[in-house]
Amino acid sequence: MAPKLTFVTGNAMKLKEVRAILGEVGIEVVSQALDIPELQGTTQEIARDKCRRAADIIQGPCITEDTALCFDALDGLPGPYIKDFHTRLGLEGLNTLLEGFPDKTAWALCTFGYSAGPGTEPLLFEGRTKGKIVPPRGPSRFGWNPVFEESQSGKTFAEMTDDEKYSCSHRSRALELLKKFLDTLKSDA
Ligand SMILES: O=c1nc[nH]c2c1ncn2[C@H]1C[C@H](O)[C@@H](COP(=O)(O)OP(=O)(O)OP(=O)(O)O)O1
Ligand SMILES: [Mg+2]
Repeated sequence: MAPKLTFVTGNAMKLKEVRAILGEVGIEVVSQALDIPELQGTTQEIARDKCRRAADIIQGPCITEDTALCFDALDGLPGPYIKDFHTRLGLEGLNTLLEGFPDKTAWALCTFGYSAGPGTEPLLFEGRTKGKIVPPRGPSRFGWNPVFEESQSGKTFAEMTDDEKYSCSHRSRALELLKKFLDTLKSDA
């Protein structure tokens, strides 16, 4: 039977991307849609705290994920607060934030937390992708995808196929590290 792992997330698109990648290595990802309160602080503090709370709530092992979008001109902000910035300002507003700054470069940062269960310290796995903030291009299906132009391809995440995005995304890079770690758990079992 495939090993099961609970991904605590309220975000269906994250779940789809994580399922596709961990499914390849025979891990069945089930999910619980809980909106875990997210602390303010560094991306690592926020990720650890969310994962700890998720494990306390589900009373078992789990993974959580946090995505940050960091603007170089703003010393990494909005960073972990991107959800609020996007909700309130919209895609155009994310561009407006950088008006007056010649530097539009940014990086997407994904942080997975893994908790072995309540009372244990979560482990973190990070992945980064470089790009820049541009006026929206491509379908608006997932978050800030239309305004993040990935630097190697010159395409926004929204202009990419799922496979193209998996090949370069912050999330797939973090998932590679998580996958390696989960493999060591399987071989210990
Ligand atoms: O690859 C991505 N491409 C475009 N947008 C993305 C991506 N990944 C996350 N996003 C958006 C969703 C949310 O507006 C914010 C992260 O906030 P974040 O708290 O991590 O996500 P969430 O609250 O939607 O789900 P969760 O329940 O797992 O916390 O960036
Ligand atoms: Mg969230």
